[in-house]
Amino acid sequence: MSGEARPDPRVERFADSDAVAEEVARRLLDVLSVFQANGHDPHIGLTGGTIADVLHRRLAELSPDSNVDWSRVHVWWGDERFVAADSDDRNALQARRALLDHVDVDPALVHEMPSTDDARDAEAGAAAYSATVRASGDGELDVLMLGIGPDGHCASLFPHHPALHVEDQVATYVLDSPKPPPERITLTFEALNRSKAVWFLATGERKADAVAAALSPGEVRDTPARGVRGSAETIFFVDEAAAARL
Ligand SMILES: O=C(O)[C@H](O)[C@@H](O)[C@H](O)[C@H](O)COP(=O)(O)O
Repeated sequence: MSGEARPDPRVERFADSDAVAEEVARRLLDVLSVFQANGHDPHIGLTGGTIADVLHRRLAELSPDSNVDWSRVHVWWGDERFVAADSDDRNALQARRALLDHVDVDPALVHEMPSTDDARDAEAGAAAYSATVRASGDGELDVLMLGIGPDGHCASLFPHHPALHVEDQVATYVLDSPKPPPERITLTFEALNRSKAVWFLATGERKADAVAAALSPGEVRDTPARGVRGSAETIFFVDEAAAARL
């Protein structure tokens, strides 16, 4: 992470995963509408995984009653599984089915990471996504949402993997992810840390150790979620089960 001081992470606790998704969905819609009311077209970072899917569905349900103009929201991903575009494993396809197909996004502002249909390998896909991010500006995300794995990974930055040490790229690749599927593209720490607000979502007892580790001092290589902090805020939205070791 860059040297400047960043606010300490805060923890917000909720009863269960539905309550976490409800709060994060409402908070995101509020934040997006304030940005837009102030003339700023916001950039958000989506992630994959179970709680992200619950969140995306709730966002789709709540959006019609919000002031958010989705056609002015830039959509990015923190990581992606390097599989075919129509694979059920794709984070982007999951997000399309749950959210993006149900709101009025501008396709030109939805920046999927490359699939195996678009790039010859994950390394080439990561290079292409780096170029896409660079071409769009400074790569700063207004709100980045991240899941966290039981091993403390976030995006596709897994403990002790070489991808943790890539510093001169926006995006990099993973060929042997411990969480299937094995091939992935992920933003690097440097890119993730350009975010203003970082919102971790963690639910269930399987995440309790990882959440406690992510909020404790220690090596980033042991618990990669320690290494992502927003310049304005970092919030861990957790349910009681995931907060059990705090
Ligand atoms: O593509 C992925 O697999 C993710 O981006 C990954 O970082 C995920 O967010 C966490 O593993 C949490 O996933 P769960 O909510 O399913 O545990």
